[in-house]
Amino acid sequence: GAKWTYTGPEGENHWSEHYPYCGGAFQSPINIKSELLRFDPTLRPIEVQNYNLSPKEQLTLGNNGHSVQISLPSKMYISGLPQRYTAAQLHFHWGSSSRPTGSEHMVNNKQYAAEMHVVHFNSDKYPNMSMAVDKSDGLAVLGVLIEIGEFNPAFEQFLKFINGIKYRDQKVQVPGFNIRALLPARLDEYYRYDGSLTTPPCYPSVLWTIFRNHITISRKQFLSLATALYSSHAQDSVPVPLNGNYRKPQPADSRVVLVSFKE
Ligand SMILES: NS(=O)(=O)c1c(F)c(F)c(S(=O)(=O)CCO)c(N[C@H]2CCCc3ccccc32)c1F
Ligand SMILES: [Zn+2]
Repeated sequence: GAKWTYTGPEGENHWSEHYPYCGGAFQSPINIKSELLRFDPTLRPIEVQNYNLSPKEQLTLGNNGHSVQISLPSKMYISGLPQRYTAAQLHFHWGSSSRPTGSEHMVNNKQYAAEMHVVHFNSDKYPNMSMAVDKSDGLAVLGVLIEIGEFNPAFEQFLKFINGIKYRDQKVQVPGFNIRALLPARLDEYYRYDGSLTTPPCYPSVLWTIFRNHITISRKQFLSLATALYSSHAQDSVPVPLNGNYRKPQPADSRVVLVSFKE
């Protein structure tokens, strides 16, 4: 689609000029505030299947100009939701070296250093992402909040290749690894709400699951993510750093955020 950015004349306040849904309802991310929460005892633990990938398997690590993404094999899926959601890709949102706060979702006004999204589509109803992406029951995204702290060995499994994808549209193959190790220990404690893609075209098609517990990466790992990449092509005369790639929180309106835990 047309180019869009996070700041400037094509920044998020202008997205709705070309992508009308971005100015619509049910937008993401949101600031998950206590007054929006309602405990729901029917919310089952998230179960991920086939997330433990063999190193014999190759994954495509890419810089798409908006984020760093890993394409995921279709044998990976989420069970425990009313329908099966098959994995498509995972990507990240982060701040910058000077502002290490770049998560999209906030919890009671707290913004984390970064956020990971594992994007899945409803494969019981739709043949692929493209057919699912604009349907109200099309997508399920797992969100993981990321803090700076302990070194994260799982994160290193792809981070060590990041200098091979410094520029837009660069891709490298990386050995498979256990994607489950990128998630927090507890998959039974999470926030759940109906929202949207957080980038254009902003379709209100996402069942969001944001885990209660964050993961950590080291400061060095964060700086590597926040300073290694450019949103511009290698041949462009002016290199544009890729950081601060997070949308600000959107109005919750009358939405309730369900929680799977009591306190
Ligand atoms: N935060 S978010 O809403 O989860 C989210 C992003 F922030 C994000 F940058 C991406 S992107 O990296 O593809 C760059 C811009 O679309 C996606 N892609 C999704 C939706 C678009 C179509 C598509 C097709 C195949 C695989 C994934 C996706 C995205 F879903
Ligand atoms: Zn995302």
